[in-house]
Amino acid sequence: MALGEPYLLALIRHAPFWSVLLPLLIAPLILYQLLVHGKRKGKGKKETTIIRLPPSPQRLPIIGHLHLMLKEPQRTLQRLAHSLGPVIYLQLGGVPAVVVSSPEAAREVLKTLDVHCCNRPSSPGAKMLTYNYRDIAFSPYSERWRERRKLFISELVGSKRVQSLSHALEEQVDQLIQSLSDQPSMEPININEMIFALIDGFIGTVAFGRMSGAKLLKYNEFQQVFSETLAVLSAFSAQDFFPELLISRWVDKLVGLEARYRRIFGELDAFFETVISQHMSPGRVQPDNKDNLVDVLIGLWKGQGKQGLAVTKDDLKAMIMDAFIGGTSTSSVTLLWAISELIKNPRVMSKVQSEIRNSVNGKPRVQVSDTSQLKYLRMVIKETFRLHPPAPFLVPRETMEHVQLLGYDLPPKTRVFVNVWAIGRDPSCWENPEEFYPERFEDVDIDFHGLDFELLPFGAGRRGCPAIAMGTMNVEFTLASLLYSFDWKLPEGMTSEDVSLEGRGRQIVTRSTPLYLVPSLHK
Ligand code: HEM
Repeated sequence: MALGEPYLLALIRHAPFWSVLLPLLIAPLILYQLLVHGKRKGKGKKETTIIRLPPSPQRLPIIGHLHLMLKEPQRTLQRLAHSLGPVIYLQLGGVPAVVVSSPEAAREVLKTLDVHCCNRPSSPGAKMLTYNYRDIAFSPYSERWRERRKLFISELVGSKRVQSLSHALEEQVDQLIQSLSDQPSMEPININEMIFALIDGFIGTVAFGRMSGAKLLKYNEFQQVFSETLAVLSAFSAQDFFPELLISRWVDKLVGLEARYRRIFGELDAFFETVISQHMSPGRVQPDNKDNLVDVLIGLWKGQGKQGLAVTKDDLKAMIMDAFIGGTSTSSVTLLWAISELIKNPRVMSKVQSEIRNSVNGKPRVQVSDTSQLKYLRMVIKETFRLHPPAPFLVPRETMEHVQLLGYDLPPKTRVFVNVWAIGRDPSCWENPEEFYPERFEDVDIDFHGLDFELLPFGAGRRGCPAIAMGTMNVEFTLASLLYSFDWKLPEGMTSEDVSLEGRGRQIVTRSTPLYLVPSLHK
């Protein structure tokens, strides 16, 4: 956005979606503002309730602060927190929201007030793609969510289960190392694609038993559906931000968003149907890990499960979707950021490779069990999570009742964003916060399991990631293996300054450009 450019103009220039939409929206929205907000204000006066909202930046008519969420909102809101403080109030269209940007405020939201703000806001896109919130990540806080989350942990991602699945990951990484070793030397490789295929293969094996999403559909088709799913889940929907406005449904229809939801839902559903029917086929060859998620869920669906857990076919599909969307993008994005930082920091690259090579010395490959010895590697991963948490705002929460946060009032149904990206770069917690310096973890006992509010890549509290053990294993083991077996260089003519660390994406932030590197087998 050019300096001094009026926000509304910048908005139109940067977002063609709005430029088409704005004229259509303006008239009814003004009416909306006048009628709905006018009514609310009137009501407030009669009830004479005085509430103390957190400080708020200047808002625009009608859209309020929506423009702040357009490009790298984590950065914009970090800057605002410097002047307004760690709790900021935003009006996102018709939706009240707060953004918290300090460890203390995050602790309040995710620990002290956790039980009062662990709902997820409703969203028509998420509703359709999760079979009416039958998944875990987007489901409202409820008894059914609790049951499903328990099942997900016990059957798919709990620590015991993860240990028993380590062979599946070792197998995937072995295949990758083999295929990289067979490549003609000095050929640059698209690291984004390589890592995505690897993690997809692993999550696919865990969930389906030796079938990856990419193998079930044609690889490109699967990647397409997958990235489109993430894209629509992060898209700006009028219904998300103007839920009380009847016309917002029509706006989403008009701009083609509803049709996109339906098309992607159709493709995902067809994919899940294929998976389920392959698992139920009488002539199917049993995979090694017979108790993969789909087999377990099919058992529960067919009534052979544990008492009290009624699972429908739609529950089953929604949970597979969580495993794919939640598991694949986060783990692969973290690996990609870690490799990008290491290529930019040759000192750290050489130190971490020496650690791995000295520790694993002599073995043809790293094994999952080796990673517990790799202290510096773990610091590298912590440092990657600090600077590049895959979900810079976690998954948005919603207050279920009136709460008080650090002396401010938050009405019910206020959307709560935790800017963990800003917390990871807060100079009051971290020295030289912009520097990639894993040694900072040598003397401080800070971890990412949701107890230290300075470092929250997996969130915390009731809605915290249930798959920390699996996510950590994916990242630690894959990174250790790639660094043990290969040396990595930039393509001819590129220097480390050319490696961009710019991110893109609203819910999951990945590199804005693909990373190409040349591997050479380490003898
Ligand atoms: C590096 C890896 C990963 C990272 C950084 C990560 C991060 C996150 C974050 C930030 C949240 C939201 C937490 C909150 O709102 O407080 C989350 C939730 C979730 N994650 Fe992960 N995740 C990872 C791996 C995985 C994997 C491998 C799976 C499944 C196979 C998974 C499944 C889920 C689910 C189901 C939720 C929703 C929890 C709920 O709402 O109750 N994640 N994750």
